[in-house]
Amino acid sequence: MPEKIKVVVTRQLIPEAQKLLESEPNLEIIQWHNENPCDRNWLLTNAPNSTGILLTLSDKVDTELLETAGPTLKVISSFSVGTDHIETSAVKHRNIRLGYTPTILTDAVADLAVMLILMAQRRGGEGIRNVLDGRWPQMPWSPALMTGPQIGGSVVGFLGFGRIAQATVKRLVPFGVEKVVYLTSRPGERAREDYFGLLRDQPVSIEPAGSWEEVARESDIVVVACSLSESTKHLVGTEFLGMMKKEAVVVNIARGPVVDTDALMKALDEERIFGAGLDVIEGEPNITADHPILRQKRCVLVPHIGSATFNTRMGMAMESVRNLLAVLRGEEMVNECVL
Ligand SMILES: O=CC(=O)O
Repeated sequence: MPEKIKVVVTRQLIPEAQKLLESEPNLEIIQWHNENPCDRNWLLTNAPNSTGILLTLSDKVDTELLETAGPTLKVISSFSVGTDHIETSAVKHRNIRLGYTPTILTDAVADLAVMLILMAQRRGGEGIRNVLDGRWPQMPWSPALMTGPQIGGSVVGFLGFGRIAQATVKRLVPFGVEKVVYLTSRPGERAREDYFGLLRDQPVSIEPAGSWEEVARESDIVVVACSLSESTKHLVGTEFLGMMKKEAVVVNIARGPVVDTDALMKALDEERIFGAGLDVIEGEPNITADHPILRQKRCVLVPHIGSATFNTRMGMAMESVRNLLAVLRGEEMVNECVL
């Protein structure tokens, strides 16, 4: 590696990853030493003449940033699986390599998908709120109290059928799901071999859907697991929600704007669907306590914590640093995004 290569890092990293980064003697590390997102102006001020930038999904990578960084920029390493914060065409145009962390968080996010399905079906948010608000004494056990649908026997529809969706299927099959349908823009994306081992004991049909309408109409549980693009923005909107079954739930573990929040609130108000479980929402993180979604008792919202397990976040941090260093050293990245 030539002398003192400038890299910009937009977050304080966990100690192990920080140590790995600092172990490279030829780096001039310019870092935002804070757990919270870095200031855009700070990034723009520090980007010029950098060779690498390690950033998170809170940092927009657009033409402005790339032009400000200038022709020295060789690598962007994103601490994320999603790349919708990155203008990939502009990155490709400049021959900048892009690293990301698509595999390491699969299990953690799939776990959270199951949690949100259960919370939405079993009215977890509503139940906790009833207890916290002191309403339990007025609602003693009764046969129909807080009843809801269950996973066993249901049809699960996936919008997107990548690693996380498939890991979610793996978790749901033992609950006794009847059928899985999925919509994917990648024709090669289909249930992988290891599922067949699982399915030998418990046959479940896993088939591509012909259209989003089919996913909406057939599913008891809709799991949003696709990336955000022009074609998926508001895919779950008025029309989609209008076609869903009255006892169905929708869970979003992907990106907020795939679900139209206004349409979702209307569907919940009109009891057109049973409930929702959201890890992500349009406009996050600026969801304040007066946001109308929080008045929806059948909607559970958590603050984008899909990958938030100790091991996963540790792995993502290490991989982001490894991806960054790999390009600087002329080695292969752990995970390079094909642009
Ligand atoms: O949403 C999380 C990620 O993209 O890593």
